Amino acid sequence: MQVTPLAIADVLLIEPKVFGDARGFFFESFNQEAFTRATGVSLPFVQDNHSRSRRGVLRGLHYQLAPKAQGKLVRVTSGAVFDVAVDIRRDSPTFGRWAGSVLSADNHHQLWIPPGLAHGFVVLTDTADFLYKTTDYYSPAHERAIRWDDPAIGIEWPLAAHGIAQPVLSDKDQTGARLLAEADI
Ligand SMILES: Cc1cn([C@H]2C[C@H](O)[C@@H](COP(=O)(O)OP(=O)(O)O[C@H]3O[C@H](C)C(=O)[C@H](O)[C@H]3O)O2)c(=O)[nH]c1=O
Repeated sequence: MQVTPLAIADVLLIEPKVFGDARGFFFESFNQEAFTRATGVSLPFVQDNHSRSRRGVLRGLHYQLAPKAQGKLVRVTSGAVFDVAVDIRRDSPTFGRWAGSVLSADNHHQLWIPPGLAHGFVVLTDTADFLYKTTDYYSPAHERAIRWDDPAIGIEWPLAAHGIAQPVLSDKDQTGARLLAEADI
């Protein structure tokens, strides 16, 4: 397993060891001991999630307030997404900064996104299956959203390059997301 910090130091790109042969491939998509040894993260995971979306769907930027903040270990098992974490920890030296990476069924890459960050992704292929583990349970009362297009964050979503004129958002992400400067964090 190769672990690489991104532009936000504790957002980690994880490249698992993949065993390919004439039948296809095998890799350990999660191993608690190996994950903790490679990342230094020992938080337990309590929930697995799976969403499927079509090209242009953008889910996010979402987070849960303390004490229900979720760490997320995210991956894609079909298609490809551009996955983004945003540092919304007021005391962080990278407050307001974003970090992104393409996660795909082909590259097997995963991202570790620590509790306290906002997270989202846009789907780059006809469909994408997005699977992730979280370190705390879903709590609607603690869930908040930040606008995907907040100019103060300036995420460089690769929309045009993938023929996406306008992302497809949920009603909640259309109307309930705030600018970082006005967000409840
Ligand atoms: C997240 C979640 C949702 N739900 C229910 C609530 C809604 O009835 C339905 C769809 O939820 P939502 O539209 O919030 O799903 P996403 O837009 O994919 O939300 C996720 O998107 C971004 C990328 C994230 O990082 C978060 O994990 C999460 O906010 O599933 C549950 O029952 N449990 C859950 O853990």
